[in-house]
Amino acid sequence: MIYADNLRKEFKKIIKEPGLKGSVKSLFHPKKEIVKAVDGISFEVPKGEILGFIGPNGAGKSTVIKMLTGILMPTSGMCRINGKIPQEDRKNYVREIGVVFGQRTQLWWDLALRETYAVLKEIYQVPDDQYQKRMAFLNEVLELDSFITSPVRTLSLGQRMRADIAASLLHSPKVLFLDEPTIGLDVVVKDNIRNAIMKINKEEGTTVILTTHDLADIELLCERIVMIDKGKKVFDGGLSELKRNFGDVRTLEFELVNAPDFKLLDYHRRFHLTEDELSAERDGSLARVRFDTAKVSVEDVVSYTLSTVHVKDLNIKGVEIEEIIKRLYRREVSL
Ligand SMILES: Nc1ncnc2c1ncn2[C@@H]1O[C@H](COP(=O)(O)OP(=O)(O)OP(=O)(O)O)[C@@H](O)[C@H]1O
Repeated sequence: MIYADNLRKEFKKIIKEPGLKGSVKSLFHPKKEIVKAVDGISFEVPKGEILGFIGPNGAGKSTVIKMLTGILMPTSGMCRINGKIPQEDRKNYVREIGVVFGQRTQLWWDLALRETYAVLKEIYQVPDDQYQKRMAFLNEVLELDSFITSPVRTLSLGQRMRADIAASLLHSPKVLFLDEPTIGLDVVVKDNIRNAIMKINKEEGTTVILTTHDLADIELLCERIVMIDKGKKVFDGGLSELKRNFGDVRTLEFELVNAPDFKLLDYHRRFHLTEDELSAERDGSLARVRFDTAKVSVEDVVSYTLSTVHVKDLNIKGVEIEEIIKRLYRREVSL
């Protein structure tokens, strides 16, 4: 369905030398530097999948999305979506995709939402009967009813996001690109948006590429992620695979009867471990010990803890995706 092969995008950036003299010099003799925003990325997305496309700031995500949606021309490499090369036949291609950029709206600010949809119906030449059915479906999934007659500028951020998603789906695209669809929304609204995305994907088999910094979006919606960093792909696989790749990391959480007793625990010395293999921290009376079970067993960590300090409550957790990804972004670990 979506096929990206060795995509590259280079930008020329003018380097300005410091001071006024530098500004004048770069005006007449600009010094240019090549930025490799996307540096040979390949991946495929089968029909009906929700792919999480993630990476730290500046990794090259938006540039990839812009090439996939036909806004930017790759420097080299190619992409094909539904058998079409986006840059070759943009007019027809845009009928097959829906795009939502969370940070800006594609709706007309002063038009009531209903009128906006009527305009989009004409642009995409959606037949009347299909349009009625479509609006009924989008209304049900995204609950547009209460604000469909309001001008876009009066909508709350959550309403606007629902309205934007509906607008991008009006022409029943097979592929939906969502760039930060939950940014700035409160928890309840985030949940509504996630449920709607899930429903659209399930009921219509829409393929979704989701870019987000909110890792809960990923955990709740995506079976697979492609992670990029500095223009290169660093991970492509399922969430469970990501967990496996990390060995079996566990976290022992416990509540101390007497918080200062924490200093009595010296896991590193007791088990001859490095900071990478085990980390221990305390926040008030709550302590957290994260360790690799390939290096030390759960039983040993628990029994050493219980025999050294008084514990009120204890809980063992498996590794959380959010934690793995945060550590990957901070480059504390690599895959
Ligand atoms: N038009 C441009 N001209 C020059 N450099 C650019 C241009 N667009 C992007 N870049 C550079 O390319 C790199 C990748 O940018 P991109 O916006 O694709 O990253 P991103 O992963 O989407 O980041 P974020 O999560 O912050 O949105 C960055 O170093 C950025 O400065």
